[in-house]
Amino acid sequence: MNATLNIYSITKTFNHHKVTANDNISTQFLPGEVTALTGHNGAGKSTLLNQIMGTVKPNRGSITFSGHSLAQEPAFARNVISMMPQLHAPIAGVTLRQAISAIARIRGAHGRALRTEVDKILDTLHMNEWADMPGEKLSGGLRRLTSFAMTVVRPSPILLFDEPTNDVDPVRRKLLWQCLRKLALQDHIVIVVTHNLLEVEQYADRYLLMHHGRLIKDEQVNILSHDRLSSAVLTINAKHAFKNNELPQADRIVTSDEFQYDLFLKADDMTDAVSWLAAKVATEEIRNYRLSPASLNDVYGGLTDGNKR
Ligand SMILES: Nc1ncnc2c1ncn2[C@@H]1O[C@H](COP(=O)(O)OP(=O)(O)OP(=O)(O)O)[C@@H](O)[C@H]1O
Repeated sequence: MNATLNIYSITKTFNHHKVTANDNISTQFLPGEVTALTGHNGAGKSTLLNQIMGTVKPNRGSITFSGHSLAQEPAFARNVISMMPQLHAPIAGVTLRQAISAIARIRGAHGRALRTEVDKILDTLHMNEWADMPGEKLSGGLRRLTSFAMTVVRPSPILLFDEPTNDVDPVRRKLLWQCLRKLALQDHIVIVVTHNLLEVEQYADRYLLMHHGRLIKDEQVNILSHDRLSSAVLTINAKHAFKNNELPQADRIVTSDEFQYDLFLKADDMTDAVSWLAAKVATEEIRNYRLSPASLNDVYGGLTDGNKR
């Protein structure tokens, strides 16, 4: 059983304290758990990963694993953590197989074991057909997958991924998340930065939501799913304007365009809203509509909107 990764009250500022990238964050990451780290651009997610990795030092607070401080013991941090950065790994001039093999070798694999491990990860991600193609000829998605494979070959106890599914096709996205689940089942700590909430709901155990450097949610994913599925957004394109009191009861109504309304519905509002909609469709007062489950922003309405602090 691996140890827990403990984050205690870390703060990181940049530009002479003008930017607070992480603001007094405390949490724990457990082995066996896939944790998604979410939040808008600039919320502080990468800074948190970089601090766990030990490449960015906190101004205050501590990050410990197995009794060691990751900020103060960078050599220890390098041994126990692998990170897939947001940018592609530099693999020009080497093939995909060579890039993954080089990392496996650094992590102690050699001979037949090395080949077996590299073949296994190529199989897992269905990447065999590109294995011997030079890095500079790979598509963006394949480069991202190569970077992913380099992170998980001979996996460290702590695995950090910064937006691993960007540019990746739907089939391989699924393979990638399945791979993360397998690593969690083998007791690794798995932390994934992502903007894809549907994937979070489908594949992660827990999610953290960051906003302006602060951790504003730290919950099991089933709570998020419940909250999300019990709210909905009804978007209407009408043929004429409606006053608010002519629209059905909603938690919030946003008029985004001429004759377009977004109604943020709670579970109790839905039946009336759907009946109202059916009546207005019948009288042809509505051109088009969409009813969809709420997004993270909708569920926690306003928490992560705009630049509010
Ligand atoms: N090295 C740095 N020097 C100055 N400011 C920085 C530095 N790194 C990050 N920041 C700032 O800290 C804040 C948090 O950035 P960070 O990259 O952690 O956000 P993020 O949530 O990962 O964003 P994204 O989703 O866009 O990748 C931003 O305001 C960013 O401009």
